[in-house]
Amino acid sequence: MAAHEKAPFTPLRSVLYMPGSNERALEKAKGIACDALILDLEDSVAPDAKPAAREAVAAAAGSDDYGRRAVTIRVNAIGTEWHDADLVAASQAGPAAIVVPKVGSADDVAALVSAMEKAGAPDHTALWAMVETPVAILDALSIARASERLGAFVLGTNDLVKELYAEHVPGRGPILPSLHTALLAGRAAGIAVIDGVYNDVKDTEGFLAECEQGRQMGFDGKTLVHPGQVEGANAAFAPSEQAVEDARGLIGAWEDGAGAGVVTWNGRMVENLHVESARRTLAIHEAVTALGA
Ligand SMILES: CC(C)(COP(=O)(O)OP(=O)(O)OC[C@H]1O[C@@H](n2cnc3c(N)ncnc32)[C@H](O)[C@@H]1OP(=O)(O)O)[C@@H](O)C(=O)NCCC(=O)NCCSC(=O)C[C@H](O)C(=O)O
Ligand SMILES: [Mg+2]
Repeated sequence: MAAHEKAPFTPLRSVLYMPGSNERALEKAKGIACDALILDLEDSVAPDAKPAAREAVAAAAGSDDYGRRAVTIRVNAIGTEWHDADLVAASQAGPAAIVVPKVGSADDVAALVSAMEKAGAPDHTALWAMVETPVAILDALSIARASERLGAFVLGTNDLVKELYAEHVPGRGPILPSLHTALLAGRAAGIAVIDGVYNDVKDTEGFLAECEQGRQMGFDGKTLVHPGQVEGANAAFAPSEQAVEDARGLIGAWEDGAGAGVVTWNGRMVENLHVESARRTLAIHEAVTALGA
């Protein structure tokens, strides 16, 4: 199966951005226990530094230096002066995914996939679309369904807050409808959906609260801006020991019921759909355990 096909339980708990122009960060990332890296060519790289950063991230993505981490490249947005060269370099490097900011329509996805294929992107290179504008939220379902090569939605909550004239507040009330819409579309299309970043790298309490909220909402993981956020995201987006124990107990009770349509476990009603959720929990637990992180 090509990697851009929907692999159900590939852990994407912690997805760390780093500026493609920051050599120190590119080196340091080889030892960071995140599930994926986004080597950035967009907002975190100054215009003068973009050509050199493009070469550096292509070399990094084409190397074997990052072990089990999924290495992705974020190119500059469609219509910018850097986009075409970024997309060609990223396609030829063959990362796990090419992350494209400010995708606005299904036509954008089709054009991106066509350009990736023309530039020689291998089958294992997925497209990850950033959902971070009002039009992307409003067209989320058609974007999510636009191509088999689309592997994930990545929420861009900084741009979303900016475009909505909203504010960053604890609990994220102003953008919850947008987050839910992106999640609904992503789940309908069977792709991964990764939450936005938490900007205050010193506020551990606020960060962990946002991870907890993201997991409860259904996100697969969270994008991060600092290595200090990796451990918290890995813990928050993996099933807890209690969740694993509960899943095993529930499945055991179901199997003991030997074909009954409904059983009880710990005083709770259990039907087939609860068993499916419990099996998903165990599959994620096994995938995370296999990573050893
Ligand atoms: C936010 C930062 C600028 C802070 O950097 P700094 O002050 O250097 O942090 P520290 O001194 O605490 O760093 C400690 C060491 O860790 C390394 N480091 C820091 N950040 C990273 C990183 N992201 N990846 C790898 N390594 C990192 C430092 O080099 C230090 O190493 P050492 O010298 O050995 O001690 C910085 O964290 C940063 O640049 N973060 C990423 C910024 C970024 O990529 N932004 C773009 C995406 S965010 C976004 O906008 C998403 C979306 O589009 C939206 O709209 O929301
Ligand atoms: Mg953005």
